[in-house]
Amino acid sequence: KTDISWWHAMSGANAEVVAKIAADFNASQSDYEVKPVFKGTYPETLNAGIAAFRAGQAPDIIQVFDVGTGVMMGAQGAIKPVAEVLKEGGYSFDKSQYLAGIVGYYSTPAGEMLSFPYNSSSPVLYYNKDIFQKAGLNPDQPPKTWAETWAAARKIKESGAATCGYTSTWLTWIHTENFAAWNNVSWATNENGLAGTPELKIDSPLFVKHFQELADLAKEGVFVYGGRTSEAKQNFTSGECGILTESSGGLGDIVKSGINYGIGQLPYDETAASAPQNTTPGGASLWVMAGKSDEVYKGVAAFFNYLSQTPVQQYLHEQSGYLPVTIAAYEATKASGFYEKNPAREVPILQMSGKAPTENSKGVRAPNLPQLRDIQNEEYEKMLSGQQDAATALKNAATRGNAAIKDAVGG
Ligand SMILES: O=P(O)(O)OC[C@H](O)CO
Repeated sequence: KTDISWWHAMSGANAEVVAKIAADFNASQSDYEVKPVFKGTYPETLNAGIAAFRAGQAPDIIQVFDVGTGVMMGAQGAIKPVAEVLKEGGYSFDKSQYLAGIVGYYSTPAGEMLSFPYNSSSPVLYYNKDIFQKAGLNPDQPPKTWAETWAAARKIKESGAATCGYTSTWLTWIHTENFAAWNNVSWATNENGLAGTPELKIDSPLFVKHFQELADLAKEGVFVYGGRTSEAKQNFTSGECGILTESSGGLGDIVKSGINYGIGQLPYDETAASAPQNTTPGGASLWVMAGKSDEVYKGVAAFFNYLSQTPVQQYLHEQSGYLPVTIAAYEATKASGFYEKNPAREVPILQMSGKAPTENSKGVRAPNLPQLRDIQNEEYEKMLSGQQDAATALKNAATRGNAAIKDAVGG
């Protein structure tokens, strides 16, 4: 048997999905053995992959989060395009079979798919129905706008229904990148970097308003900060916070926690003229590293072909909350009556693909996006701890980010 190593960043319920998919693939044939290895959070996994590549010890497959896409695209010679791997493996690869917004994000401008969209997500609002009930809020009506969310969060805290009204994972992905897309405001010039080198616009008035609202809520103790990636999920599953904004892919752990939860769409800012627009795909994709044997590539092709099968996609979608990446799997999920029984589970797909994207909502791209997020996180954390206001935090994040982009492109 040929071993295929797969480095990933999935923990909790999503790690169980990885283990099951790999085990099922391994049992379905006798030539290849996919071996998943957990490498930490998304940023940690990407850093581990870069270090391993430099040492000549890269894995065969590595899971890289959405914002690492620009880094991987720039790593010429380090990766082998997925479209090529599939074709050489003898699989007829047809891009039109995948959801357009997702496949577009992981393709070159010329349309070649570079990585396999294993887990695509969209941020949603989860709320604790028992806490809503206790606070005198309607447990069947999640807040739709940020203003409604803040009001509900304050009521939760003031009524004593919970010690924390609201928390959120990923202030970068949800409150910055998706905030821009969903409210149809610019994150950066050049179509958010997809059409050329971006200049960040995240210090414009709508961002300042939104982040000042978050800073005020933090000061009141209504908003509790969990951390830079998915940490805040625990503040919600533990019952500490009544409302959480988090990836649709956070669903597995929320289900496992046993809390009485509901799902609403990502809130939008009611003052933004054309909101809600559309969200952009988050999550991660699988990259194939260069310089491996033909046998390994054949195995990777067989594995990715397996991953695109409708029953596998349906399992992944229903179990984890990540989106089905093929049109066939989405149609099969609809036809099975799954969304009729669980209407909220279609929310992430509808909000991602409900409207044709504008130049503000196709996604974001920069050669050093993980670094830009680190800079944003530093400034946001200083703001949340009361050391600076939102206008200063965003001005600093934009200025420092733009300098880092210049460095990265060698300007
Ligand atoms: O939690 P995930 O896997 O949906 O990922 C969220 C963000 O897109 C990561 O950058």
